[in-house]
Amino acid sequence: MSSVIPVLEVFGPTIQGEGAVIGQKTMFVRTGGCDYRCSWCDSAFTWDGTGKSEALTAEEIIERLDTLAPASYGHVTISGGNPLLHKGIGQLVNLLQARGIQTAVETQGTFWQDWLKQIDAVTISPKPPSSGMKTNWETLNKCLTQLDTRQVSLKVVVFNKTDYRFAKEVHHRFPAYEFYLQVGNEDPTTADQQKLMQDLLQQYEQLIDWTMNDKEMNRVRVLPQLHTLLWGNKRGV
Ligand SMILES: C[S@@+](CC[C@H](N)C(=O)[O-])C[C@H]1O[C@@H](n2cnc3c(N)ncnc32)[C@H](O)[C@@H]1O
Ligand SMILES: Nc1nc2[nH]cc(C(=O)O)c2c(=O)[nH]1
Ligand code: SF4
Ligand SMILES: [Mg+2]
Repeated sequence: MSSVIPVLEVFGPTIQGEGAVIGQKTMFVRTGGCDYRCSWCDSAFTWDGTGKSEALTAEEIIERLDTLAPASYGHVTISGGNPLLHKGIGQLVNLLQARGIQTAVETQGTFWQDWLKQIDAVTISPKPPSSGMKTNWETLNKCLTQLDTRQVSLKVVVFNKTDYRFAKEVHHRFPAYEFYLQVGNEDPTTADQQKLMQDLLQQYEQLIDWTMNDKEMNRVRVLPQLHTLLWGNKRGV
């Protein structure tokens, strides 16, 4: 008997809009609950009470995925909230892998679950000062060292110069991992998509400038949130 997982949304197929597998055709499973409260969280409905989660078994999640994309997906991204709060995701991962479906996870790396070892692409995203959260380096290190360096990438969202300095610290503490800088979306609720796109592109250029002129950041990638540029703050894309 499968245990249940609190699920906020199941959607796709869409493209992965962020990080190491940007552009990958994927389905998304977004779990409920987070141990952080980032000031600018674009998925606050997973933890602030405004979204309603459903308790689903791994089999029920697969049914949803199959209904959305009958025989037309080969990759599933599990995000949240923090998926590492849920032991039961292990069953979902087993079922997906038995069908030859690749998996990815988005997390801030504040907990550990054994199923994380089975994930093809783990994105760990420590939070910069603008989020109001504080990174426990020991916990982050514990999470990273249990994984294969080729399986993991680090991604830091940047809103300002202080965040950029934090991103550098993360990269320098963990130089063996692929490192991504991501543009922060300062207005994750606006419906003015034109203005949002303009602002995000401007911030992207700024982040590129900082990085290009920085001798200590030669092995990094700078990315926007591609889905936000395409679809703004729309949910389920
Ligand atoms: C909503 S979080 C869920 C997974 C996990 N809790 C985490 O933060 O890594 C997914 C990704 O979106 C990023 N994110 C959240 N709000 C954002 C914003 N306003 N602008 C840019 N990226 C954001 C997070 O940093 C994380 O990399
Ligand atoms: N297209 C798309 N790409 C994403 N990459 C990370 C996302 C997330 O919210 O975790 C996300 C998302 O919500 N949509
Ligand atoms: S850790 Fe992720 S889901 Fe949690 S509040 Fe921060 S951005 Fe949102
Ligand atoms: Mg998102």
